[in-house]
Amino acid sequence: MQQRRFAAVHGGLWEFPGGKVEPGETPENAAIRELHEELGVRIDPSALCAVGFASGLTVPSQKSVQQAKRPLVILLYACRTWQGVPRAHDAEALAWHRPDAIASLDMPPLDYPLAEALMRYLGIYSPG
Ligand SMILES: Nc1nc2c([nH]c(=O)n2[C@H]2C[C@H](O)[C@@H](COP(=O)(O)OP(=O)(O)OP(=O)(O)O)O2)c(=O)[nH]1
Repeated sequence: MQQRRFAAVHGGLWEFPGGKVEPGETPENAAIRELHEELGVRIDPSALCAVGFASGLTVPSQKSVQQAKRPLVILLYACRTWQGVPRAHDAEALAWHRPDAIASLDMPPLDYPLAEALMRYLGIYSPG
């Protein structure tokens, strides 16, 4: 998990690493690019497995409170192999957690259903 920059929207909260899909990109290519930019790791597209998604509305930043909430869909992929050692290039910190401990972190709202989707994907029972 990575801790968002304190100055960013949802600053200090923990999230699954990733980011926005750019024009012309597939979601998988976006994930590979973002994990290279944010963590410095190289991932082969065949290593990505779709886990699930979460959807909701964006939370406007402090600077633009009058900005309308926008629909947001976040896709979660699992990846068991990569090259390189993950480093926090774009975050306050990185931390490894057991899957069943992720839901106890302070996270932006949509990362909670993503954590549940990860538990289902891994076949781990999650009460509630
Ligand atoms: N992970 C996560 N992000 C959320 C949630 N709700 C919400 O509005 N967001 C926003 C925060 C970010 O603007 C965006 C996530 O994309 P990102 O990680 O590339 O965004 P960022 O702020 O780090 O970088 P950027 O906008 O400057 O490109 O989605 C949520 O529940 N979980």
